[in-house]
Amino acid sequence: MAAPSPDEEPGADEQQELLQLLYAAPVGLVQTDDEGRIALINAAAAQLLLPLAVGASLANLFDLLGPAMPDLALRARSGAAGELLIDGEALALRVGPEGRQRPLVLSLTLRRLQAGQLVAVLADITAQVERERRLRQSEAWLNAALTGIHDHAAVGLDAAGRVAHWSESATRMTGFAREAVLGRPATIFHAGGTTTPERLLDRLHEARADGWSMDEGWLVRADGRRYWGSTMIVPVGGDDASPAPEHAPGFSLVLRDISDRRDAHEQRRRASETDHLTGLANRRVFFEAGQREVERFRRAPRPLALILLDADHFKRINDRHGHPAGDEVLRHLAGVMLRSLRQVDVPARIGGEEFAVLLPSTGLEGARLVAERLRRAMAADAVTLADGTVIRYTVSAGLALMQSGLARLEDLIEQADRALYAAKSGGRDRLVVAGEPCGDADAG
Ligand SMILES: Nc1nc2c(ncn2[C@@H]2O[C@H](COP(=O)(O)OP(=O)(O)OP(=O)(O)O)[C@@H](O)[C@H]2O)c(=O)[nH]1
Repeated sequence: MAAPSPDEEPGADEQQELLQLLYAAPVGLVQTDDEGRIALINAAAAQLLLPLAVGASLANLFDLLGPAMPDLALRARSGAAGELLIDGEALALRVGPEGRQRPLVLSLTLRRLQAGQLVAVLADITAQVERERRLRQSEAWLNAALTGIHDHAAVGLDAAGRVAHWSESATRMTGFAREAVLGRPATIFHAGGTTTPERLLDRLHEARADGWSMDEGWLVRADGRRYWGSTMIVPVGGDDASPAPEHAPGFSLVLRDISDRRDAHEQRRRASETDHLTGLANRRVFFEAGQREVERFRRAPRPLALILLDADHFKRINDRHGHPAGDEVLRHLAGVMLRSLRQVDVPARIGGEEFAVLLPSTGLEGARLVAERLRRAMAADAVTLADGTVIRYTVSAGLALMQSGLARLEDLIEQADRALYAAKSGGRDRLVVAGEPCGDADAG
């Protein structure tokens, strides 16, 4: 970019006006150096960021936003002058005093002005994200209701979610014979490991509360072949005045084969829900899934476990082998998680080298086995870099179980976090279960 000639340069008055304009702009504007240190900030940005700066000043943008975007500092280091580094990505944060936290979703755009100078544009999109979520739901419902006359099957379910009515079209689409499905729970239409009996009950509850429950995922035909399908559950009847006979349909389940839409759906889902570096669920998805599970627990208590994992001495790995090697270790760690967990589990990257797994319908002993399996696999399986360097790493883990005494997701996380801290101070490479003493690395 050529330097402007003196008479093209804005005069002092003009510059003053420009500054005032930026200061009063309704979106947040922040100028930082390459390390995120804030040089200029306008009123809107200060308002958005202040709730994040608990006890601290508005000194460093990356520190403030880092919890929601662990690779922010890394991405901000790249790019030539004028380049757009981050284009309106949503950051899911939580703000407010302990016990009264609320979600805050910020959209972040980051552009490099020149070497050592970045400008960030911030906007609060919390309400918009919620509106879009609702809109997507109703859009999916309309799609299911208005299209695909030939590729859907309607099944009647009783109040407990067992098949009560079966049709020819359902046999045509799924291959199941009437005798094979009558009286069986609707989970039989889902591919193995992709749902649980509790999840079906939750969906029946959602359908009663909201008028429908819509989901997409792997379904299965009678011959075992999987297909990508949508399932919509709608309550029918529900006339409490006349007691329903045992197999009276309580719900209608519509199964649709939407294999052709799967790629587009998956791409969209991946882009908005996964962590850039590891491909695991991102922090926002983790908190949403956690909130959902905790609400379900409140309705009908059932086992729910949370494991927090943190790579040990990760700073040393970065210092010794370089940041890209550290990234490789994080990807490896995520790969171990993906390979070892069920599809209903929610593994997520919630911070730089911090990971979490939500285990629905899992009690203490089951969760302990999973956490130990993960820890051991990570300690046993070294990472080999492209240049042949072998890196060994370990993780510490904290495990907590949802209990009726814990009112909120934050309480569960706090318990697991304390257990994780105990695992770190107990020597690392170990699992600590909340409420239990810290054992040796290979004692459990
Ligand atoms: N390579 C890489 N490093 C990251 C990333 N995010 C955070 N880090 C680094 O992770 C390190 C975390 O260090 P600390 O929090 O001090 O903890 P630690 O060294 O793992 O030590 P303990 O947790 O106490 O065992 C820091 O050096 C961060 O820079 C990332 O995306 N990639």
